[in-house]
Amino acid sequence: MTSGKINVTVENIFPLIKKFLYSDHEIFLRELVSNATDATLKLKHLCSIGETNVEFGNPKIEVRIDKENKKLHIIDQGLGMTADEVEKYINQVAFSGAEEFLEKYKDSAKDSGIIGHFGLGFYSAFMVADKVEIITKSYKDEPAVHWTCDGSPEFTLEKADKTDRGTEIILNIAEDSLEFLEEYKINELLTKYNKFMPVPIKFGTKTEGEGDDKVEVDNIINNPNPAWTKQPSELTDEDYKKFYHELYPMQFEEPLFNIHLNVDYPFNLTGILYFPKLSADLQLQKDKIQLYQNQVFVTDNVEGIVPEFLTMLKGVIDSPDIPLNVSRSYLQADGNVKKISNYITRKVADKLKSLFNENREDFEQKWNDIKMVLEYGMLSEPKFYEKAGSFVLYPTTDDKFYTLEELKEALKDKQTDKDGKLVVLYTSNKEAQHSYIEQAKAKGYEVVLLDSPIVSHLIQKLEMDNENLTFARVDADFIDNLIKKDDNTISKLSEEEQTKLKETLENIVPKQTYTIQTEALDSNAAPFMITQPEFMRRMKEMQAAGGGNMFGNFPEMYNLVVNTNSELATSILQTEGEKQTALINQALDLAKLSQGLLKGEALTAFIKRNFENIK
Ligand SMILES: Nc1ncnc2c1ncn2[C@@H]1O[C@H](COP(=O)(O)OP(=O)(O)OP(=O)(O)O)[C@@H](O)[C@H]1O
Repeated sequence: MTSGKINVTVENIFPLIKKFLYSDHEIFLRELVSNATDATLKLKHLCSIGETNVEFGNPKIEVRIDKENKKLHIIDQGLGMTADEVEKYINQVAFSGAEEFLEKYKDSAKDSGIIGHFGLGFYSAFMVADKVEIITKSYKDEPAVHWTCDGSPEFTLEKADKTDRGTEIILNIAEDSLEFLEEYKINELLTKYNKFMPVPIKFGTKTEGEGDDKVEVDNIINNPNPAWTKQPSELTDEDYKKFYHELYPMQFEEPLFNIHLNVDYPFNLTGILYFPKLSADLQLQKDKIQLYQNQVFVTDNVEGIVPEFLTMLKGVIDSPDIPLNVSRSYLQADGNVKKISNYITRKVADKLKSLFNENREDFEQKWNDIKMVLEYGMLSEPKFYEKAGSFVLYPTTDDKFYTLEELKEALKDKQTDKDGKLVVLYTSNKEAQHSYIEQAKAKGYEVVLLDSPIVSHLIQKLEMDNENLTFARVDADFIDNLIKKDDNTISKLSEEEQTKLKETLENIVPKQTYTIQTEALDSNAAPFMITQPEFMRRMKEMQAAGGGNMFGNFPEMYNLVVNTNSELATSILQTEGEKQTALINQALDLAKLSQGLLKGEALTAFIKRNFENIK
């Protein structure tokens, strides 16, 4: 037996490690299972290149709880270590690695979410154990050894009688970490971090079969060959769906479609992204994209790696090239990471384009579920915006779907105004703006349905980038004003009568909310109509959807368009006093009702009054 002192300058790094990584101390298991996996894969490699003649077989990793003795065992059948290698890799490499890591990242540790996930390797065992043992036998013909260390830099190394190849790590679990002797806890950790690791991991046994055929078999907790490690050509639609549910066992919805990522230059990255049906409440989307490094789960916080607009997607990304033991701000500035993010953006755009080209009808059907992600992408990623023109759709209220170019083409004859501007009429709510939509349709115009919360930002951008294109919501003004043509309608009322009408109305209609706008419209168009100017409403919406407060707080202001050619206009002029006031108030209430503005007390009074009238 030999004993010695590990050569570290930090006198006792274990308390430090423990404190430093306290919140994340459960990662020890992932680190140890990763080491076991590495040892197994290294041996596989040596066998495959003919470096050794040992039988590789079907090695697995076993995690075993010994509750009685308060021990947790992690056993592998990998390449093992000789006494010299323990000396070198454990006493020197791992220790100095841990020390170096601590020195380097002590200060940046606070602001990072990812830090602590990788880099401490073997020594993370001391976060939960007060004594760690290694019993290991190398694949080389050398005796097994038993290393023990109790958390001080002192260790012992003696011969062991282990005869089979591989390494057994024994953690003598500390009193404050006894939860790691609970089966449910270990099961939870293995499922979280090791579910897709490349070597089978056994945790206990389970019964399979029925009746007399019942057999005890190993309980393998992982799928060593997850879908993303395969070639797209090997996978069917069903396989992709199956994997989705494997990834999110609590998710019962089917994904809409998937994007298989596969790149090996200039960085390595594989993965599968899924477009989910977005639930209206985005807060409820708790299944997130998971980041793996060589099939080891790292985090489901992919901010910085995946462009923000795609964080609403689901799936996995696996890349050995994402630096993990660095702070988040560094990650965002890292050139490789930016490349990865750009690659993902491009790949998603290409996939959307091919889905659109291959089966447009299907794409149109899915539009409602994906539009939010795409519209957000157009606003936030210039690279995505460039490509989006060929597949982003503008549905009409009659369920036609146009791309922007198609839309321009379809509308140009009827909806170009006298100044040569193409006016796209849109609605944000088919039901609420029904009467306005009908008026537009009566003119032979098409109305586009744009109902996402960020739509005002989007159309603002489209207007900026497309000369002579303007968007107007159907209720922004009366229809002839939205698309101004040269033809003049003649007013039945004289100038004088019009002025009088306006004055009368201004005396009764609340000024702070409504600006009276008299217009000579078609005699059977609505006599009173409430509109809200496009610019004002859009700025308000942009503010609400996030975009600063640069215009101050807008009050609720509307226009009251009064049709001077309507019979009601004449009636108002011909009556006086109470009767006139009643007429105006009734008409105003109807206009408010049609715009969804009649609420609360005013609505109650309106209903009561009208019941009285029909008695
Ligand atoms: N189960 C094992 N079988 C064989 N060798 C092992 C095993 N566990 C650890 N080692 C050796 O000990 C070394 C140090 O392990 P440690 O986990 O500290 O660092 P690492 O795995 O090299 O890197 P990382 O810090 O990313 O985990 C490994 O590189 C490996 O050579």
